[in-house]
Amino acid sequence: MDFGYTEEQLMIQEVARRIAQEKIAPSAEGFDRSGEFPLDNIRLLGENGLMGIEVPGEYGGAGMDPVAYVLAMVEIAAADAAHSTIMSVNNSLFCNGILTHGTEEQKQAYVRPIAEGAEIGAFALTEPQSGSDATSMRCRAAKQADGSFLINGKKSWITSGPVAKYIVLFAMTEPDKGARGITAFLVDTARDGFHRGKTEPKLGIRASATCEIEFQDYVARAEDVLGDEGHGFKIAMGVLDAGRIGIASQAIGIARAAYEATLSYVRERKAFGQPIGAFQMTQAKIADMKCKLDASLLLTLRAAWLKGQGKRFTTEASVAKLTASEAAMWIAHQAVQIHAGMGYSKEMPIERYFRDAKITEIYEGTSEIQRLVIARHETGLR
Ligand SMILES: CC(C)(COP(=O)(O)OP(=O)(O)OC[C@H]1O[C@@H](n2cnc3c(N)ncnc32)[C@H](O)[C@@H]1OP(=O)(O)O)[C@@H](O)C(=O)NCCC(=O)NCCSC(=O)CCS(=O)O
Repeated sequence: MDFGYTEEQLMIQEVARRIAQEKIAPSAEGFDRSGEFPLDNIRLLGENGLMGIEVPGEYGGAGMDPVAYVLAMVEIAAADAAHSTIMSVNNSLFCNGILTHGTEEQKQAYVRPIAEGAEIGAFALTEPQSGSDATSMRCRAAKQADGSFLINGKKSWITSGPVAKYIVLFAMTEPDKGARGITAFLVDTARDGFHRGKTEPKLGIRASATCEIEFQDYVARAEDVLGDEGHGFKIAMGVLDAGRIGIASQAIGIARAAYEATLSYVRERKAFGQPIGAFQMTQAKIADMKCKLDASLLLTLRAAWLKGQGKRFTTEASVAKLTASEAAMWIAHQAVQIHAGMGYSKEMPIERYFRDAKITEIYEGTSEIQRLVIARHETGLR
């Protein structure tokens, strides 16, 4: 077993760290306050290979492995979670599925502009009435005599929905077949029949724009189908396996930022004549934070390594996401408590870490869904 990183992995980590510290961290508080989409920073990330880390060079990406993706995501998330949400959707939810299931034409047309940072991608599975229970979706794609599909329905909680050029969409083509009646499509938001709805006013990751989208007689051509008809659910689940590595990495970045800020604070802040870090109650919290952070990173690297080996990593991705997201929430909570009034104040980023951490326990499969995936695998029961 080798715990070292390759030169390539260290290089992308360094590129991500430099942009994170020079460009993203100084603007994070302002973007959080305004909720503005950080388009220039996202373009910069794309120009530096960070919007298509695992995308081969022939499709405009950096051609690196999933471990490199984890390392880069952690750096960006440590500076600002909202930026890493946009990065994660472009990399894992958008590019990944098309690379695995797309035709050569689809990869050139859809992956390249996203991987290069020229355009933004999105992933549309969730609906107002269906989140965890994805197979009960109502969005319909009715096949026409000429092989095209007429799409009607609503999708909600679409990260980057307000700005996305292209979307990977899941719709029911044969409702009576349940999971086997779902098909994936590649949508161009400039075409007729596509509409953007209300944006979500969110607790955290406020600079990552989220909205509802609606399809009213949107025509998807036969060549817009991603993968085989009826295979959409499996495509979505496979894409979410990869997405969960991204969210685990995001959670680690948020947790690391909260932990490092807390470490500095407990060394400097004095109470009863000594640094608060000298009190055993604080030391116990620091030790637990460190253990949860390290465990989260190792589990996430394990899932990423398996993915890089071409092995099945569904359970390991769920283990990583569940562990890292709950660790991030716990660590951010302790960070607020240790900083006390300063943790609750907007003068420090601690309250932002606390607000941003929460979403990692919700999107791309709630903690309850991760437990279900893990326990089904372990018991063989459902
Ligand atoms: C709850 C679930 C885990 C499972 O749902 P089901 O019980 O309805 O489905 P299954 O019977 O288990 O599977 C049906 C079918 O799919 C195949 N499958 C299942 N998992 C995988 C996988 N990981 N990879 C490949 N294939 C898979 C399975 O073998 C079956 O195939 P056969 O029919 O036997 O051939 C699931 O519904 C689930 O994970 N739900 C959570 C959904 C979720 O994460 N939603 C969030 C979406 S997106 C988001 O959060 C925001 C995105 S953004 O930021 O914009």
